[in-house]
Amino acid sequence: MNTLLTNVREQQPLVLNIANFVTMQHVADAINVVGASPLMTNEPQEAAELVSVSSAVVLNIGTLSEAQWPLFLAVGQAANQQNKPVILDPVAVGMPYRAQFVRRLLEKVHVDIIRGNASEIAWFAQAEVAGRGIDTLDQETHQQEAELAAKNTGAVIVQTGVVDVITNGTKTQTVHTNSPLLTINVGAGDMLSGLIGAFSSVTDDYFAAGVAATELFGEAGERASAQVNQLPGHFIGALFNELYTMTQVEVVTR
Ligand SMILES: Nc1ncnc2c1ncn2[C@@H]1O[C@H](COP(=O)(O)OP(=O)(O)OP(=O)(O)O)[C@@H](O)[C@H]1O
Ligand SMILES: Cc1ncsc1CCO
Ligand SMILES: [Mg+2]
Repeated sequence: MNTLLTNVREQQPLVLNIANFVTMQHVADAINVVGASPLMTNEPQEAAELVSVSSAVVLNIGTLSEAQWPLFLAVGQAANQQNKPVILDPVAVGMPYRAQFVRRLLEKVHVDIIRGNASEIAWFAQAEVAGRGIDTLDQETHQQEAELAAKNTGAVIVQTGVVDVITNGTKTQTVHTNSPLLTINVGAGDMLSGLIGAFSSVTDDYFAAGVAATELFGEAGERASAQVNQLPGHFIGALFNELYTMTQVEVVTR
């Protein structure tokens, strides 16, 4: 069966990342074990040449600094010029400095997919969902905010939480997973954003890419949690094993 996951494994697309320095290694590993190929950059001068060999770019603002503004701009604009999908992970975008950074970025760069938790996604809908730092404090599903965020930005929104919501503003799909360890693990969201980069590399349908990556990651998280008796210590290793061995057929038929 030809699925987006088999396409990723066959094509091994290069996913270019501006990563945060907390979870960078986990993001690179997640992209690699699923069958794509990660590359991280921190140099604006090489943006165009790296984008040219990449199939998607992931912009993660987790540990941004003003010094990185030229980097975000160069990578984002090169991707737009070269018709490569741009995925934004707006870590803690509710904080004022990050908010104005992202506002500036969206004026200059078209973003195709935004992946964040409910608190982060609410910011794009001019709404408030309680959050603190990298975390949401509200476990409810906020589908309306996700749909409004999609309409406001023109991007596909992947809002993660107990229920993941994927929407382009008119079409919406939810993914239910039962893996609390995913949210306990710092960087699960960042890893998922990287995987969405891999999946959007092999299709022009960014809604489908968001759904497929989110389903795979949720199912891998559930299986990994069961293997480690719902304890966090060995979770990442189990998660990588699942991402490495699972097939999309297992995901869609579960
Ligand atoms: N309460 C929850 N129960 C189960 N799974 C969850 C819960 N919250 C989030 N998840 C899952 O965890 C993964 C990461 O989503 P989350 O919303 O925690 O991202 P995030 O806040 O950006 O995380 P991080 O900043 O640590 O990368 C997703 O696959 C999501 O489905
Ligand atoms: C903890 C933390 N601080 C900035 S980025 C990050 C990782 C989660 O995105
Ligand atoms: Mg996050």
